[in-house]
Amino acid sequence: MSLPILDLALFDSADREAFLRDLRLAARDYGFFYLRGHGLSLQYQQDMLLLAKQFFALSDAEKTAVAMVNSPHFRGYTRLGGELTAGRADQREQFDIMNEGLAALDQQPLWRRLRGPNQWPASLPALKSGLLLWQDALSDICERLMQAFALALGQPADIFAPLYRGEPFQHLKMIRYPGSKQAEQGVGAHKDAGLLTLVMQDAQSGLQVATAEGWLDAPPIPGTFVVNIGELLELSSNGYLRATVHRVVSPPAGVERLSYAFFMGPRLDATVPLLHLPPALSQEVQGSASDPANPLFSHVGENVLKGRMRSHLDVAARHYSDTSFASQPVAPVY
Ligand SMILES: O=C(O)CCC(=O)C(=O)O
Ligand SMILES: [Fe+2]
Repeated sequence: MSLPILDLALFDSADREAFLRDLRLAARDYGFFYLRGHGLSLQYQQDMLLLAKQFFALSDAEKTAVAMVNSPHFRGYTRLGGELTAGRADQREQFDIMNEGLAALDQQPLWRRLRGPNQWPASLPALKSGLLLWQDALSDICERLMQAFALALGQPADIFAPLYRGEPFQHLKMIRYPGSKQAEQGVGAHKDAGLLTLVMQDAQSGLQVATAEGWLDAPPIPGTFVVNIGELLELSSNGYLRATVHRVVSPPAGVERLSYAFFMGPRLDATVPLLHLPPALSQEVQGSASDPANPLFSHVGENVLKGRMRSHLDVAARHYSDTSFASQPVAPVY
């Protein structure tokens, strides 16, 4: 068993219908697939991995100078063990950016504090332009995929456009998993919260996807991205498109693994639509239907903020202790 491989170039070809069917089945059965034909060259992907390597090779002092704990907007560097998934420390170091912007003057509702500038290391000037261009390129791929998902579910192509038009919520994470003697939690089992995630991995395996038969490896395939569905797209499609639990197991001692995860979420002020699927599709949905009153549909910004606070307790303590959000329940364990 392995994850399906889809070719996005077919979306703009005479084979569009076959592509949409395969996309629908991959998202329904696995919630995960490899994507090729996305228009970004293997060379470009490798250059981006090299940039990640250069960043993580900076000294502790250089990385600490852009530590996330400095940023009320949850941007910057998180050292090994500094992030939690389901209450447990992940064995990875990472650098997060989101939409480059200015801090909002009006900080109510509270999630507006998520908006603001990224932090950039002075000693690696190529990082800023490199990551911002990459973030936009990945965002464009996600927008095309959102149109494809809309059509695959019998909806108008632009039904999701209000979620990303103008400025979708972009979150790019550059990650390094160091090797370890015993298999450790690189990142603990979780679902991604937003709409879509694109993962690019170097040559090292470690990503695993939950299936009814147990954990399925998603080893690197050069030139591809691994795409997975987030919880909001699952809710919006009434459970048809699946948000699947996944994790990363640390590489063996002496080996590191580099990856990029790009999370595309809706605009923070968006309301997510609950789709009415054609009868043939809605019959296939198992489990309970989405409740249109679920606050996840309408409180996008608030939920992103809560998720960030659960993962980064130090940022929450330094920048949000004055708020009603300060004490959050621990995330569910999958
Ligand atoms: O590094 C990876 O391959 C995936 C990371 C991931 O699932 C996440 O950060 O949400
Ligand atoms: Fe993830």
